[in-house]
Amino acid sequence: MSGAADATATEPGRPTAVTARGIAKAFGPVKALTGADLEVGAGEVIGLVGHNGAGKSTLMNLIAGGLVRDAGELVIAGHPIGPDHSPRAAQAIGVRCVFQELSLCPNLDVAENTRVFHPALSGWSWRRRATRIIGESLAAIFPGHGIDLRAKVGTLPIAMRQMIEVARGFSVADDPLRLVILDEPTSALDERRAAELLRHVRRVAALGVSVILVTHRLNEIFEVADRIVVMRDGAVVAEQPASSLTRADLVALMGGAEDGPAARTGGDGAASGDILVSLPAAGPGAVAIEARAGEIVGFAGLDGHGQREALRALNRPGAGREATAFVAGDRQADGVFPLWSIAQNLSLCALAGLRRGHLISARAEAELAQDWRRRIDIRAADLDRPILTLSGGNQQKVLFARALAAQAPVVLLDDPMRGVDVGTKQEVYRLIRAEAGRGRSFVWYSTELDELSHCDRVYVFREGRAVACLPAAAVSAAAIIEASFGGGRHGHA
Ligand SMILES: Nc1ncnc2c1ncn2[C@@H]1O[C@H](COP(=O)(O)OP(=O)(O)OP(=O)(O)O)[C@@H](O)[C@H]1O
Repeated sequence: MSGAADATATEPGRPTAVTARGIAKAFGPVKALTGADLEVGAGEVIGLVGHNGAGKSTLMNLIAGGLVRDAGELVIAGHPIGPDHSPRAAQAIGVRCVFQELSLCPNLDVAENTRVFHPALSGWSWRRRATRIIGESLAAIFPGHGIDLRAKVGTLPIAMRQMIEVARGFSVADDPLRLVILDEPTSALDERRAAELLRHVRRVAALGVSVILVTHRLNEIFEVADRIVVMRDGAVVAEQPASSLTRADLVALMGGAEDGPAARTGGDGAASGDILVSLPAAGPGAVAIEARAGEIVGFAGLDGHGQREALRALNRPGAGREATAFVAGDRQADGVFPLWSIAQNLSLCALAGLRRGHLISARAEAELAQDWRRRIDIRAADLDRPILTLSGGNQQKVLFARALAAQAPVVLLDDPMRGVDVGTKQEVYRLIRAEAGRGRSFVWYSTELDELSHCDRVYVFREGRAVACLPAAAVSAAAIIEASFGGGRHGHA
């Protein structure tokens, strides 16, 4: 796939970026890693895949110094790694990590977040240097990013925060840059920004920097990886050159199977239920939004063009006729109650149905949680443990279950598949179709074009408003891109 990377990866005498042998790690009763092996050459791009809870983030955390292994050998860039490994030590030998759960400090601005990351940025001119370093990195990866570097990070939308996190990971002050670990780096980015990042990965690989890309977006793996490594239940179960695998091979290696093209529930004017959702046109050139009982409608377009605001305008939590349930894509900010257990997080919106007299029945709550654990395969040792003990994708499944377990007739989905593995996605698509078949309406914002094929109708957003309504048969990448850019009149490229 990339001659430059292949050449550097095998260069004699040059240490591998990572050699890991027999790595084991347990969290109490949960064996997250049971003897994982991994080798990453210099300048090599590895695509790391596996089901939710397979152990990918744990292995990456061990390399990045966030965790200490229980057993096994680890060598990074020629340095044997002992029990005193730490994030700072990892950074000093050239390891950077961009995690799925964003790590920026929300009450600091972009330059201050850069300084926290690079201790070398000290002294009277640190702010100027930090602004330059992060500004250059952002511009190199995401041209025309539009991010105000003086903004407090917490005030920025999730896509911009993800872009800053990525740019910070690739930025260089004094420490070397040898290995960048990207854990679901595009999950909040639209297709254009995701493609820019993948191009950057190939550019740095050609310069000898190694990259491990962890993602459930398999097309990205095929686009960028030299070699694909598959994890299952805490171990590496396969590794092959990307060019020797098909998508179906990969899904099978991960232990799953994908459906063919989505069987649509409607899209032929079939839905004749009541209108459950409506939003008037937001000005000239805009279209009104509506969804009937039984319909799945999609929101599309470049990220940050008003889709989330429209979802918020439709959100009416409560128990009334028009009540809505909401699945947040930004689970840290909007979704997960970190101090609560998995079962409590899941049952939150279904409490009315769990009441026995004046009290919530703990048994009914536990049964509800067990039922959903089975239905969407939430991988947890014990549902009474804190939600943060789950892997990222499994936390997202809990948010899904929370919304579907609620009785609300309208379910709003804000790019909800972040970090969910391919097998579970199929299960969730089936559940959405089944629930729509029972008369619920879904309004689904997605940054993944493939997902929009599950919708009866797709509204494309541009500059804060829905500007086009595509019936199911007209939904295609080309039609969405055309509407997103106003027929090519807007030069966003
Ligand atoms: N801090 C923790 N405490 C307890 N269990 C944990 C902790 N971190 C991870 N685990 C468990 O370790 C296992 C592996 O999790 P890990 O996050 O490595 O999976 P993953 O492959 O990255 O999954 P995903 O694709 O969902 O991100 C899971 O069963 C998870 O619940």
